Order: sequence, then structure tokens, then C-alpha cells
Amino acid sequence: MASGDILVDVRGVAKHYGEGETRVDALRSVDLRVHVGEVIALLGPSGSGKTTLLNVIGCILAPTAGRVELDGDAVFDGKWLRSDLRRLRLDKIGFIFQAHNLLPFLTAEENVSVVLDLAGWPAERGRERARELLDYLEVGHRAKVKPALLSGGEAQRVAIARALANRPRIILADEPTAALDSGRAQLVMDLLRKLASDQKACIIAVTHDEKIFDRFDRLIHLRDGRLVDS
Ligand SMILES: Nc1ncnc2c1ncn2[C@@H]1O[C@H](COP(=O)(O)OP(=O)(O)OP(=O)(O)O)[C@@H](O)[C@H]1O
Repeated sequence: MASGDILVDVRGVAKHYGEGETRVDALRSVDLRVHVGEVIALLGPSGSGKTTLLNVIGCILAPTAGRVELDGDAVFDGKWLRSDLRRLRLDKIGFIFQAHNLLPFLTAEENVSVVLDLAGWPAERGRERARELLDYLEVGHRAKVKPALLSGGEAQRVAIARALANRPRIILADEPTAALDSGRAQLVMDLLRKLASDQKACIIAVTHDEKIFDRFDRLIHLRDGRLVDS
């Protein structure tokens, strides 16, 4: 595959927390490349480093060593290479969290458009984009409803709309289907697959949800901070 197809390029990434006797090596020399259109699962026992790796790729956490390139831009090489990490995250990365933490006092539509406000979109265009995405995710008819009145599946789709609002090409998900029953979990995964292909994006999801393993292109296993054979 051409190098232009690589959206996430992690090389020799290590991360330890603490020092001396309390030191924990959460990641040890991790190499990972993720291509356009790929949908990848990060698996491994509790404490194996999955969240740490997701947070490093999401530019939320600085590794102790190594290099990270996102969508062709070097962002970390022993140190951050970009001063505007918040902007970088807004432009390139979409986060989908398990507890979908929608803002309870905003409608579904406003929960999506608020991200675009932050990214500097004019309000009207932000609202249009939010509606378009909610329609695409088949939850447009719930646009004016607040999160408390949404079903689990609807709320998760609003959270996905929010993660995608600014057209990020790197989508990071932490247990995206944990709160859903089997049928809804499959639907969410089918949606994420369609998105990755339509928007030339990639998806990296931490999951323990065996019923969706067959929806991933690759299963990446972490053990004690190292990648083991997929
Ligand atoms: N802020 C922190 N300070 C100290 N140690 C930490 C911190 N965050 C994580 N760790 C440790 O780093 C290791 C990897 O943690 P991480 O959360 O990445 O694992 P995980 O695979 O996501 O686990 P889980 O499936 O339980 O969420 C663990 O030993 C954890 O205790």
C-alpha cells in the first residue's frame, strides 16, 4: 500500500508512568500502522496499555519515547512537534466514548454543532452539517430531543455524529458498543465501517465485545504494553 494511505504511523512508542519502584511500563516499543479505510480493534487484558495507546494516538498523552505521525504529519518525535494540539485534535481526530457523554442540557443537534462552533464554523453551517450527519446516521428525526429522551442506540449514534462532525480522518473509540445489545452493536459497527470507507478515514476501537470481532479488518492484541501477533 502507498505511504499516502497511512493515517496513523506509530513507531517505537514507549510510555511509562512513575519512576523507580512505582514505575509502570504501559507501552513498550509499539509499532502500528493504520491505513485509509481500516477498522481496527485493540484487544488485551485489563492494564495491557490499550487506553494509553489510544490516548497517545489521540494526542492526549505524550509518550516517553518514539514517533507518531498522523495523516502524513509528524506530531511527536521524542517531543510534541506541534504547539497547537487542541487544533490538531479538532481537525484530525474524532473520539467516541463508551459513556457517550453527551451534554444533557443540549439537544442532539446542538451536541453535534457545538464541536463545529469550537472549530470555528459559522453557526448556520454548523447546524446544517449536524442535521446532515444525524440524517446520515438515521437519527435526524431525534435532532431536537435532549439526550435523556434518547434510547441507548440513538444516543450512541448522536455521539458518533459528534465525533465525525469536523470530518476527522482518524476516529478513536473506547468500547463503542459496550452499552448496546447485540443487534444495535452490529448496526453501529456497520455504520462505522461505512463511514471509514465513505470518508476515507480509519477507526481504532478498544473493545472487549466478542460479538463484533468479525466486523474488524484487524484485531491487534496488546499484552504488558507490547503488541503481540494479530
Ligand atoms: N495515570 C496513570 N498513572 C499511573 N499508572 C497508570 C496511569 N494510567 C494507566 N496506568 C497504568 O498503566 C498500565 C496500562 O493502563 P491502560 O489504562 O492503558 O490499560 P488498559 O489496557 O486500557 O486497561 P483497561 O482494559 O482496564 O482499561 C496499567 O498498569 C495502569 O495501571
